[in-house]
Amino acid sequence: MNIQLALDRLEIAEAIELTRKVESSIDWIEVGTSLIKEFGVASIKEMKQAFPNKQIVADIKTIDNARYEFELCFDAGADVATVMGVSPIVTIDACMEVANRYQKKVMIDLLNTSAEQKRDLMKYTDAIFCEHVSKDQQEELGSQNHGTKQSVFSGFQVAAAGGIKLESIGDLARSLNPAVVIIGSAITKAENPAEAAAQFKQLILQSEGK
Ligand SMILES: O=C([C@H](O)CO)[C@H](O)[C@H](O)COP(=O)(O)O
Repeated sequence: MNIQLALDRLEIAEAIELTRKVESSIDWIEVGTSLIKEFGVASIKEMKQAFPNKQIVADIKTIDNARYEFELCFDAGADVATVMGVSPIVTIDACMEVANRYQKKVMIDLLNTSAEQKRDLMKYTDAIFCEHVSKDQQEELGSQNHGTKQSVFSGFQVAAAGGIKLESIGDLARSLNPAVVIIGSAITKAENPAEAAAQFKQLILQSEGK
């Protein structure tokens, strides 16, 4: 399992400073939707410049105007960009085309995606499918992603996101077994982010028998 550090609701300089503290324990860096909305693609550019050897995920959550948005992300240095699974198929086709042209990757966020649409998404065998419990579901409903529900994408590259805590890792490993585990607040809001990230890393290695 790769750890994707989700950076949200921070200034770019704060995001860089925080990432430096946890750099050795994390694998991928997510420039969160909130950073892209507040600071634009400059946030992607600055993170890639600061961490040229890390995979940078632009969590742009595209739902329309895919060619424009994905080209913006990849031109700014993103290695992966996200599109909502509920988008029209023509939008996701455009994301895949742009990603193939740039030799980058697409992450499809499955938030609120119907079972029928999920079946249609299965043609994107190169994509990463993200099982996501949203911030509003976390804050308003008290939900978290424990990976307990079975994903129809279990044979694909899967990511998991949404309120993931140290206690969630065991269940996640046993159920979804995601290739990428996306962790935001449990690291960024921890009293000691470096220690929190190291604990996640250790637990994940343990769950993989390493
Ligand atoms: O995608 C995210 C969310 O929609 C806010 O933009 C976060 O990256 C994801 O939820 C991970 O953050 P935490 O839930 O704080 O772990």
